[in-house]
Amino acid sequence: MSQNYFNTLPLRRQLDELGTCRFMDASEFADGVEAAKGKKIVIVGCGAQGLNQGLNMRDSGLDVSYTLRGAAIEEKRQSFLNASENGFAVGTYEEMLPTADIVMNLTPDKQHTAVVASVIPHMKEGAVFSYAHGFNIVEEGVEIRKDLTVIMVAPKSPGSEVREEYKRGFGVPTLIACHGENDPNGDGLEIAKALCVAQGGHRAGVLESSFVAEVKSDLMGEQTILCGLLQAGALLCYDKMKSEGIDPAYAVKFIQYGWETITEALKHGGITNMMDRLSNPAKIKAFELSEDLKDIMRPLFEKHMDDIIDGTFSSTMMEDWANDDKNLLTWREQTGQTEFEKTEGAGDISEQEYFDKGILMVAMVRAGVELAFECMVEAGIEPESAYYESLHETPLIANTIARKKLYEMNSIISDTAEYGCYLFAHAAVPLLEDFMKDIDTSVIGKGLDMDDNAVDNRLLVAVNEEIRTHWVEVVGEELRSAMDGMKAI
Ligand SMILES: NC(=O)C1=CN([C@@H]2O[C@H](COP(=O)(O)OP(=O)(O)OC[C@H]3O[C@@H](n4cnc5c(N)ncnc54)[C@H](OP(=O)(O)O)[C@@H]3O)[C@@H](O)[C@H]2O)C=CC1
Ligand SMILES: CC[C@](O)(C(C)=O)C(=O)O
Ligand SMILES: [Mg+2]
Ligand SMILES: [Mg+2]
Repeated sequence: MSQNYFNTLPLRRQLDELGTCRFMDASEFADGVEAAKGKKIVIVGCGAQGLNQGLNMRDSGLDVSYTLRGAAIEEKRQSFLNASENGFAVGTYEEMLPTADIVMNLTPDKQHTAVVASVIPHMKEGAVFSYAHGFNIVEEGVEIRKDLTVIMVAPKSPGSEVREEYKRGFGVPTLIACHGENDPNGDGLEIAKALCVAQGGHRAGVLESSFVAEVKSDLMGEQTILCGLLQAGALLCYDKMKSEGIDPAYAVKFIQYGWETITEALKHGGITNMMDRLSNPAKIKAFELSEDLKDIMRPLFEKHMDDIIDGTFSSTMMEDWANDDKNLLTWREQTGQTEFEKTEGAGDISEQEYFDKGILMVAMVRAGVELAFECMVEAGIEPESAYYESLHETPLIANTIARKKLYEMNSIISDTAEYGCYLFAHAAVPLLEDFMKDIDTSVIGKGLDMDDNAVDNRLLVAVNEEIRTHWVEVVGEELRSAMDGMKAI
C-alpha cells in the first residue's frame, strides 16, 4: 500500500520541494520542440486536457496518437470520438504502448493508480511517462519503474483554454518538472521543455518546478479563488440580486459574463487595472468590501492550505473515491439544480456596466486572489507559482463560466478540482451569510448613485497604495512583462 510521498520527506526536503520554482528564460526554449520531434507520443485518455494538449502538440509538428481502454474503443465513447473525429490514430494499449517513446497520462487523478498498473507494463524500457498534475506521485506515493523517466507538464489552465490561448497565438503558464526518483538519463527536463513549447506554454511563462510544489499550489488555487470562490460568489450574488427585485434573467447574465469581463482586466493589468476600471467612489467601496471579505474568509483559506499541506484534503477526497464519489456526485447534482444554473440569462449589458454594477464581484475577486496568493506564499510556495495559480488563471476559469455557467466550469476542470471547489463553496456560502445581509443593489446589480463622484483625496491615495504594493502586483508586473504575446479574448 503506497503512502503520501510528501509526508514521508524530512522537513527540510519538504521545504526545498515546496520552494522549487525557477522562472525560465525565453532563451532556454530556443530548441523549441526538438527534444520531442520524431518521437512517438501516445496520450492515455482523450478528455479535457488530453484532446486539447494533443491538438496543440500536433499543430506544433509532433507525432501524436491516443490509447484508450478497450471498452472506450468498442463502445465508441466520447473519448474515442474526440480523438478519431479529429483525425488522430487511436488504439488499444497493446497496439500503441510498446512502441511509444513518450506516454502522457491525461486521465482523471482518481484513475492514476489503475492507469499506472495497466499502462506501464506495456511500455518499452527507457521510455518517458508524463503527468499534467502530480497528485498520484505526491499524495498517493505511487512509484514508477526505475528505467522510465517521469516528467510533469502542468498547464495552469482548463484544457479548453489551453487550446483557445494556443489558437490565439499565445499559451498558458506551465509548470514543468522531472521527478527526481525517475530520471535515469538526466534528460527529463529537456523533454518536458519540448512538450511545453509544443503546447504554447513558453509564450506565457514557464516555471521549473517540482511535483510537490505543483500539487500543493494547484490544489489550493482550484479549491479557493479559481473555482470555489467563483462558485460561491455566483450563487450569493444571484440570490441577493433576485431578493432585491432584479430580473432573474438579467442577474444570471450579469454573473455569467461578469466574472469573465472583470477578470479579463485582471489578466492584462492585475488587481490594479481591475480596480482602476471602477469610478473613484466605487473603487473605495470595492476596496472596503474586499478588506471585510479578507477578514472573514482568511481562516477558511488557511484551513484549505493547511489541509492540503498535511494531506488531510487528499485523504478525505480519497475516502470519497472509495465511496463511489458519493459527495462529489451529490454536490454536482445540487449545483445543477440551482436556480442560477437553470435560469436562462437575458438583457443588454455593456462592458463597463459589469464593473460599475458589479462592485461586489470585483471585491470578491480581489479578496480571493490576494488571500490565495498570501496563503500559498506563507506555506512556502514561491510567489511566481502563487501568481499563476491565483491571479493569472482566474480569467481562464471565468471564460468557462461565460460559456455555460457553473456547469461548464465544473465539467471542464478536473474531478479533483471540482471536489475541492464544492468543499470550499459549501463552507464559504454560510460563512458569508451575515456579510451578505448588509449588501444591497448599489454594489451588485444597480451600482452607486453617480451624481456625486467626490472622494477624499487622502483616502484614495491610501487605497491605491495598498492595492498597488501588494506582493501579487509586484510579481505580476514582472511576470506579465514576459507575456508580450498576450491577446484580448
Ligand atoms: N481538467 C483540466 O482542465 C485540468 C486537468 N489537469 C490534470 O490533467 C489530468 C487529466 O484530467 P482531465 O483532462 O480533467 O481528465 P478527464 O476526466 O477529462 O479524462 C477523461 C479521459 O480519461 C479516460 N479514462 C478515465 N478513466 C480511465 C482509466 N481507468 N483508464 C484509462 N483511461 C481512463 C477517459 O476514457 P473513457 O472514455 O474510457 O472513460 C477519457 O478519455 C489530471 O491529472 C488532471 O488533474 C491539469 C490541469 C487542468
Ligand atoms: C482549476 C483547476 C485545475 O487545476 C486547472 C484547470 O488548472 C484542474 O485541476 O482542473
Ligand atoms: Mg490547475
Ligand atoms: Mg488541478
